[in-house]
Amino acid sequence: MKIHNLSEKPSILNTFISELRDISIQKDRMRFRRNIERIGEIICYELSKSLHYKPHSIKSPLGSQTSELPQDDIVLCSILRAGIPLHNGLLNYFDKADNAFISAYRKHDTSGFNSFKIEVEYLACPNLEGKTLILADPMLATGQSIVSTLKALQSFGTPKKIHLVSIIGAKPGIEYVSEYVSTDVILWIGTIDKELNSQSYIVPGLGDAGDLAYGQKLQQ
Ligand SMILES: O=P(O)(O)OC[C@H]1O[C@H](OP(=O)(O)OP(=O)(O)O)[C@H](O)[C@@H]1O
Ligand SMILES: O=c1cc[nH]c(=O)[nH]1
Ligand SMILES: [Mg+2]
Repeated sequence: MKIHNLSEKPSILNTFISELRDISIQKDRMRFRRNIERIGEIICYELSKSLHYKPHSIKSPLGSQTSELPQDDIVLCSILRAGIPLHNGLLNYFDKADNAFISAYRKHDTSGFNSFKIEVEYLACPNLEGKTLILADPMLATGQSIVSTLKALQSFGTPKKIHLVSIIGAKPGIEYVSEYVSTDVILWIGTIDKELNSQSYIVPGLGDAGDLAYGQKLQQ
């Protein structure tokens, strides 16, 4: 897996990620969602440089012009719930994309303190055969949600190319995903944190992205 860590080179992106983490700012739910969306737009712009371009001619009122435009058939897929604002950010630019949505959540069992498996229940997806799949989830903690999602998407066809988009990833989770996917998969990530805590939350991370965006959920 090839990794583009966008915060390696400082940019305005760092402001938005810092606000997502900041306990004095992140409680403003609207700003939290909007920052995720803005980061989606920035990552989208960076990712767009890796697409395939062909000349396209148009007539303006005063002449004609040929520009290189992206040709890829894009399918945007995001993991509910926290993926929704990131999905919106990507869709703001890839406005002709097809879209897929999947639910993946941690189902805790009673056998241990940090014992859970990822439950995939809802999946709406177009044909992925030959498409450019962009799978988005703001948090990549253990990596299990992304791997479970990629497994669930297998029955919808084989994409020509897979891009993973995330905002904060933990090193161990990135390694887990990288062991599962093929080497030509690209991960576009806002920043990488070192570790997970005993409940598999990213440290320093930002807390629970779904809860911060949409309100606290009851544990299942
Ligand atoms: O890499 P993982 O260990 O699988 O964790 C990451 C998952 O956790 C978050 O979702 P969460 O389960 O909190 O659901 P929510 O978005 O509904 O809050 C996040 O949006 C990812 O889907
Ligand atoms: O750190 C984490 C881990 C999982 N889900 C989140 O929202 N945050
Ligand atoms: Mg989730």
